[in-house]
Amino acid sequence: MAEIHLNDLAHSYLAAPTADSDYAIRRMNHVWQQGGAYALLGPSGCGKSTLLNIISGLLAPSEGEVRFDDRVVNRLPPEERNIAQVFQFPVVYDTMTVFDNLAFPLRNQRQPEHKVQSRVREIAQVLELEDLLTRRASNLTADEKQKVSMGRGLVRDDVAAILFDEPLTVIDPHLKWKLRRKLKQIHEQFNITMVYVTHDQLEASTFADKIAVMYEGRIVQFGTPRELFEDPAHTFVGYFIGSPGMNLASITLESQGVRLGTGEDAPLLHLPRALLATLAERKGELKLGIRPEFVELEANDSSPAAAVPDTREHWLSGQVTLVQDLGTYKVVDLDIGGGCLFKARIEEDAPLPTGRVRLRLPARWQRFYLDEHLLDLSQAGAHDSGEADSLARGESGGFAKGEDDERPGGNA
Ligand SMILES: Nc1ncnc2c1ncn2[C@@H]1O[C@H](COP(=O)(O)OP(=O)(O)OP(=O)(O)O)[C@@H](O)[C@H]1O
Repeated sequence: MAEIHLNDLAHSYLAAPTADSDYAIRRMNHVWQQGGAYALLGPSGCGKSTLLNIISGLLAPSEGEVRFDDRVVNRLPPEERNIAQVFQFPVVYDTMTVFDNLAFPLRNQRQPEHKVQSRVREIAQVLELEDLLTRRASNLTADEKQKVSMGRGLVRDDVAAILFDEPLTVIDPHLKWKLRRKLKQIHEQFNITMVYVTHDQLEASTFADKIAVMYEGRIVQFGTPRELFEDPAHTFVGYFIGSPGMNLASITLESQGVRLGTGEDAPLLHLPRALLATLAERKGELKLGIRPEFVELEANDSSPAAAVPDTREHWLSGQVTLVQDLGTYKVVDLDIGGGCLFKARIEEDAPLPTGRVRLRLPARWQRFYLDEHLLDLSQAGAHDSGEADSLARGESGGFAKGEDDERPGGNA
């Protein structure tokens, strides 16, 4: 068992890296605590596999150190690290039986045969492989093979952590959630640190207590699914997490509020003075973000007045351009001017908005970003407590999708 520390870790596949973009892993510090169930979530090419391979020892980092508790392991080969890795494609010895596959790591350690027998049967029971123990691995289905791969990681009781690199890629969709549940159950039973790599937010949130979101070689946020949903620390997290992702708009400050987007029709969002004063102190590119779940729509208003910009705080006017019915909810596309296309997620049975509508961006759910990073405006009156009732809508608990929705993460 071990706590895994990544200290000033960086990795480039180039011999002489110069720019930030030459690095697959950009300088990072991170701790995976003993016994945690973690997901490493990010789009293709962000460095997830590179990071796992560095932890397991398949790859030596070009800079920084990997420590298991107090021990620097940079120079330790994989077999001496007590880390098991399960890959995208099952790795099984086809000519061996399932039993012998599971027994392989123990026999390698020259464990006594009675211990091998009892441990293999214990793991086979957990993974529901008992009836297959005498079968040759070559005769197994893809998901059975992947369970054998997982079992080989679990069978050793000296394993400090198991790293899963997109382990459900080859699994039939209807079996995916079953295996995910199984993994969760195994985690609870064995108290092993597990890091689960995926680009699918649903997979991440059903497996992990905490998710590390990776983007361009960095962990841009490490938090619970709820934290990632409610307070994305980086615009990428806002955009990548959620269905659909966060609405984001560049803003410029004016005396009464902020102008969203650019151009003559850029709408003005009225904001409190204290908040404007705080935003004015920040130098860099400012953005406003709000999740589609928190955008409130007012009943259609076809009177000419509806075309006039709204001067109430937190209200805007928008043109409905599309309504998509996604079964349990609808997504409304809104052109709010300034080149900004916002989305609102509404209940299945909510009235269908058409034409021009009023939309409210509750202060409680507005987020402001400086150079893509979340600003902490808790002292600046950004959130008015009177809007806490929005919380009661309940959809803020995370990724708000059904178990069987296998749609890849966000809108990336
Ligand atoms: N062996 C290699 N040699 C050179 N560049 C590599 C190598 N492996 C990965 N890279 C590059 O490093 C970056 C990170 O790749 P990595 O495979 O770690 O990302 P990933 O998030 O796991 O992606 P995916 O989800 O597609 O597997 C990418 O730009 C990739 O092209």
